[in-house]
Amino acid sequence: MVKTGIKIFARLRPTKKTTGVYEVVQSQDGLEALSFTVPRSEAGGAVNNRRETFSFKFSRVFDSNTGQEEVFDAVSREVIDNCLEGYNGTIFAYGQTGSGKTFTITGGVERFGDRGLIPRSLSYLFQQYHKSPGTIFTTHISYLEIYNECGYDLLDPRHEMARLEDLPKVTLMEDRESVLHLRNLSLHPANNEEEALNWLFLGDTNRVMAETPMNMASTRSHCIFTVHISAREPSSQLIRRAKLHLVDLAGSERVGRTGVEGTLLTEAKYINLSLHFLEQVIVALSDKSRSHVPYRNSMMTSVLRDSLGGNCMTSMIATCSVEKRNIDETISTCRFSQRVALIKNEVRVNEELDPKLMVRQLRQQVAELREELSLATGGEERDGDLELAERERCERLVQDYLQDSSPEARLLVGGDMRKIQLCFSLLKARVKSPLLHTTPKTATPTNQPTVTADPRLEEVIRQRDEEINMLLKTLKQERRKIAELEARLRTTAPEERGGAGEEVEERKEERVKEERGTETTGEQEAGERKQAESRKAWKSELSRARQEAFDQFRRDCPIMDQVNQHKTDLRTKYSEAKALGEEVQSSRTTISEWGNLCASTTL
Ligand SMILES: Nc1ncnc2c1ncn2[C@@H]1O[C@H](COP(=O)(O)OP(=O)(O)OP(=O)(O)O)[C@@H](O)[C@H]1O
Repeated sequence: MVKTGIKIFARLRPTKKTTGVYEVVQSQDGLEALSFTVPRSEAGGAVNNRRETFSFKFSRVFDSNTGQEEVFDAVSREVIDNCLEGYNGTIFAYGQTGSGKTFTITGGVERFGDRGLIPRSLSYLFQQYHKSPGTIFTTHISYLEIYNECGYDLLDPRHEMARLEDLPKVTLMEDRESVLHLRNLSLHPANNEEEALNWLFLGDTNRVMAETPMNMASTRSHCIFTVHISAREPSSQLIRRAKLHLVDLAGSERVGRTGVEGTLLTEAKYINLSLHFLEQVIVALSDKSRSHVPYRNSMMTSVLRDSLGGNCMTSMIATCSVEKRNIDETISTCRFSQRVALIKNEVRVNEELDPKLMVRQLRQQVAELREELSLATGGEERDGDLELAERERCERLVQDYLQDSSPEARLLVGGDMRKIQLCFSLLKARVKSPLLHTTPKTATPTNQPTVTADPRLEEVIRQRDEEINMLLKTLKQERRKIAELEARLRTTAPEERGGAGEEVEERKEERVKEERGTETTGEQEAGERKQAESRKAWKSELSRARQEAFDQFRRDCPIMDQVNQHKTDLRTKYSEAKALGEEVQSSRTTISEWGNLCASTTL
């Protein structure tokens, strides 16, 4: 950051009228002094302490015969050169109405040579661009008018059709970093000098002008023509930006003296008020002990905040009328410029990384790295989601790894970050939820699988646990009852036990006999009866709870239908076997009868 003062210049307007006494002297410090001699007024009385000579120092004083080109060379060239280096620049003209501000900034319309600082600056700017063909320059133009403390966009195409009051007003907005933004102020690209001049011409035709007693075509507003410049070297990510403000302030005028009224009076009041605020800002800036600078008092000082005490190389041209009747006003203008000269601006290059270029370069870098990676992995695709098979393989690998208790166990999934991430996720899921030993295989196919405990599953598990506990309790009770029964059986008389044992044996024998079909029907019936009785006895031995458990088991048993079917089949088969047995028996009887008959016949 460099501290630099505001350069001040004075320009004397040519006149044919009687001039006051003034002279321009070259001073030793390289500056030029403009001195006015004002004779003491007789009206001041016998004792009159008023000074007679007023001297003001300027970087340069342009005499009334100084041409536009010379002024441009002395004032603008340096500022524009700095803009091309990335420093903001401002040139503003200040002076009373009709003193030549508009002539200096915009120029006269009669001759080409009368072109002012703006067209000459645009011309110079594009010439400089051509001198650096390697650098990429962009230029945008905006043109702001501040009329009666309201901002208007002079490049708004609706200017021709609508009344000024109906046009959208340019408003000030400050962001969090206290950077000022102008809403409703359009920015137009200019690819060459001609386009830029067209914007200037359009803006100038839209300016508010009026005839005043002091100037036949007085500009009634403050106008700020801004050239936004950006420059970038092709191989660099850095972009240099600069704003060049060329400011034509409305003329200060003494209302009483000029005798204006109506609209002109209102305009004059606004102009004087805003110039007064400008003066306040200048005074505050030139007073080192002042911490607050009242920029916000007017729109003009807000917009020119950077140009006055901020990040800007600023030059001021004090336009002076040396006509005798205007000397007082001119002295006041010169006084103002002396205070301006005390201001120190802190300038720095506006350089930043071009965000668009950065994005483009980063994208290119990513593409290159992808290609490199693809080469390194033999073309293996590592974008997008993992295939289900790949996910399942990772799950298996994690499973094997966890089950392998050897210290040499390794989890090797290759260099694919997606697989590595998935394995980490699976391991994390295991650590977080040891109950859920399996990860959902139908999880959403993303690189970051979410393995979370399903609350429904947990609820089912909890219910099952409760059921198991209840069943265990019931089982224990039943076991206890069976043990009691057995104990009771052991204590019963041995003959009783023997009877029972004989019965069982008998049942077994009967069943064998039945199967063999060798018993008679009466015996079978007796056997069945016995069986039924013994089953009854056996059943009665079972406790009711045991019976219930058994019934429950039968009900819940998934193969109960099959068992019942088998039972039915068995019964059918048993009946068939029985019928066959009877048939065999009758055949035997017949055979034995036939045998007997044969024997008796033979005998
Ligand atoms: N240096 C100059 N050489 C020739 N003519 C000039 C010069 N300065 C001013 N004039 C002429 O003086 C007249 C008033 O000048 P200009 O309009 O520039 O004054 P101004 O300060 O802008 O006034 P206002 O504040 O009212 O807009 C114009 O006709 C202009 O051509």
